[in-house]
Amino acid sequence: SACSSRSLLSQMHPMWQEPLAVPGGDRQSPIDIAVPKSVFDPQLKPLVTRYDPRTCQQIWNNGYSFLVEYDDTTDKSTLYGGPLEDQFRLCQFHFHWGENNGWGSEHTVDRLLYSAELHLVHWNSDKYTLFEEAVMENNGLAVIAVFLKVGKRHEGLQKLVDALPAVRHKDSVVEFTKFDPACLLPENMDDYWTYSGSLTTPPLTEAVTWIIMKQPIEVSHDQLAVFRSLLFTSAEEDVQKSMVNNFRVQQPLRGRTVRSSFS
Ligand SMILES: NS(=O)(=O)c1ccc(C(=O)NCc2cccc(O)c2)cc1
Ligand SMILES: [Zn+2]
Repeated sequence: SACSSRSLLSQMHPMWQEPLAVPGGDRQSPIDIAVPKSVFDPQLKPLVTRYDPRTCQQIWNNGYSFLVEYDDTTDKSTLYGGPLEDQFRLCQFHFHWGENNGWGSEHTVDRLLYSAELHLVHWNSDKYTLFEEAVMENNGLAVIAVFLKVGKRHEGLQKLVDALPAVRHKDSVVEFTKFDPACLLPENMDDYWTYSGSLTTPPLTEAVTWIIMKQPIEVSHDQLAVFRSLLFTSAEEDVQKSMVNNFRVQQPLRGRTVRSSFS
């Protein structure tokens, strides 16, 4: 799908060696969501997600996370509403997690760390024709973030967990179809925070309207342990490195306001 350009990503240094500074970086992500400072905005609309499981294509280990990629050549899996003025097309989802259940999320809520964080990545298909274009534009992207906490087993996630051993190494790809990402959304889709930010991995472009769901989803310890069995390294490399702690450090708010859809 258009949203995963292999060449660009694989040529980058491991993102965890933070780039020194981002040109004019005053809207970088992730951030801490200081709930008492967030501003209720009654004009925020309900989020509308319409995902077609038939657009699910493959899982790819890109050496930073594993991406579940969707066919984004038509408007079959879309997001609109919430803070968004246009319609956005789902291109992929991926996760960030820690080496243990104590940390792993990129965003925090009043400094509370979750064990992992899901990102559903969409681009503005009303304004642009390709992900590559949208990612260079202010608010060309919309990412829904869902926190993961360890608790009961997530039945919908298991199909994905079972496919992960097939993409253990960087640059491996496996066909993966008929997966409905809606099963990973929390029951409560009314309560979210939203702010203007960036990609959390290089090139860190400031193109993202972030939509952070208040209610986490629960996954089991064992399901999360399978995420940690993935590797940053390709099959050829002689030193294998576990894919863990693939989150970015928190960034300054620089005067931005985080709005909430709930009071
Ligand atoms: N963690 S995140 O959701 O902020 C995120 C989402 C998408 C991407 C991404 O697609 N990176 C690849 C990329 C970036 C810019 C231009 C491209 O052609 C590809 C990176 C981070
Ligand atoms: Zn992400």
